[in-house]
Amino acid sequence: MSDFEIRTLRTDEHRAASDLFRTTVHARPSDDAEWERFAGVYQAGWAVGAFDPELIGTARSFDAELTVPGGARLPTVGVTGVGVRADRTRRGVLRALMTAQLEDFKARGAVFSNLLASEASIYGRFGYGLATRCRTYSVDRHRARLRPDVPLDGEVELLELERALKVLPDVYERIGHRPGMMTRPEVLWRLYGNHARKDHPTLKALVHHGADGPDGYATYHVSGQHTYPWTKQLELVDMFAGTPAAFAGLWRFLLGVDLVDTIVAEERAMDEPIELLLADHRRCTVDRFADEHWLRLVDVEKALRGREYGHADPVVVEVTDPLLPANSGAYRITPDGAERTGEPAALRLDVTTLAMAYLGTWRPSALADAGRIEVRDPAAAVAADRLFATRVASWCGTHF
Ligand SMILES: CC(=O)SCCNC(=O)CCNC(=O)[C@H](O)C(C)(C)COP(=O)(O)OP(=O)(O)OC[C@H]1O[C@@H](n2cnc3c(N)ncnc32)[C@H](O)[C@@H]1OP(=O)(O)O
Repeated sequence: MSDFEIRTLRTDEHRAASDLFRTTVHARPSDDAEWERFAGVYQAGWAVGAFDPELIGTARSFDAELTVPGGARLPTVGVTGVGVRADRTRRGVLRALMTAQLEDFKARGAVFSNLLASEASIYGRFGYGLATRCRTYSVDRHRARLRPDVPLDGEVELLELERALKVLPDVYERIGHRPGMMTRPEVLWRLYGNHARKDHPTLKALVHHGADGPDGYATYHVSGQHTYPWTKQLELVDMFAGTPAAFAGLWRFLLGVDLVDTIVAEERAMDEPIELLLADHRRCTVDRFADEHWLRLVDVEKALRGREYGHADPVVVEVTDPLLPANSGAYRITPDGAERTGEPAALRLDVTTLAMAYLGTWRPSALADAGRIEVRDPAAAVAADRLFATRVASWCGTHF
């Protein structure tokens, strides 16, 4: 029996929760001025705490929508600020917080929850699967040139930070969202503004204006030596382009920023076509690949019904979900959609593995090869690869 209780935090407990979380990630508690700015990133009624009777663990969350393959936007809950006091770890506090959260999310009608993990070994046991990946790359600004046939259309406007914070939410909402992207509620833009003001006060924003209005943006800051020899690095913080011309236009501008040697683009979509823009693709080097968002299917039936599928023979999959047992069962997936079924399953997998396949990031065959899917009919694994495949790589691009 647990010797702590889990409950939703009152607004006047948010600061203590924030301080506890910061301590668990080895940061100092916020001072009064920081808290005044940071208080607004807590959405009332969406943070939980564990008490024994002191606050010993916490997690916060907010509601948003996630774009799934096919373009539908379904309700998701972003989870962050998870921490357990160092002298109370490894006795089930996180498990209790996660369990309470998932039940709450389900009751609120969420189809998913998603998070960025501090450590890859934590969240799989709670049904979160690594659902999007990303790559960080660097471009040698002095030697990189755009190919002459790269699309040229529209104009780029340069904005300072405060103006950008007013303009970017609308631009972000306007551009087409690829699978894995999420809407950014006000709490996320507040967080974005807080980080920018604190860590990158010289942040600049570029908005690309195409024939139909704003269709992309980028934010960046430049760091490095302020005197000769000006070894400077431009760090791309955020960039979304709704059209190929917007993508090319933003990069044309970035490659023209003076006093910059290297442009570093962190945690970008795996298929972002930067190399294809360059006359010499070796001017772009990949620094690393990393995991991005972890996805939890809170309502498996709605999640499976909500996305589109590729062309292949129907496949019946059996899903197991010990934490939310109502999700367990067999689902028939066809090019026209998905539904529960009583038919025998050709593939068996847990809800974590389903999350890894759901956005198309991992092929079911590869998951089967790694022992994560039990295959009763080998043809079904090949069919599932086609059903779950996506036209573009899924990617979120939002930090919280
Ligand atoms: C979305 C985000 O906010 S990411 C930020 C996460 N927070 C941090 O990294 C801050 C530092 N770490 C912590 O605060 C804590 O160690 C936490 C939150 C990661 C874990 O809290 P705990 O209360 O110790 O976890 P709990 O005791 O419930 O463990 C549940 C299970 O996860 C495992 N586990 C917990 N933490 C870790 C870890 N860091 N690495 C690997 N396994 C872990 C436990 O061994 C246990 O395994 P079991 O299911 O096989 O029994």
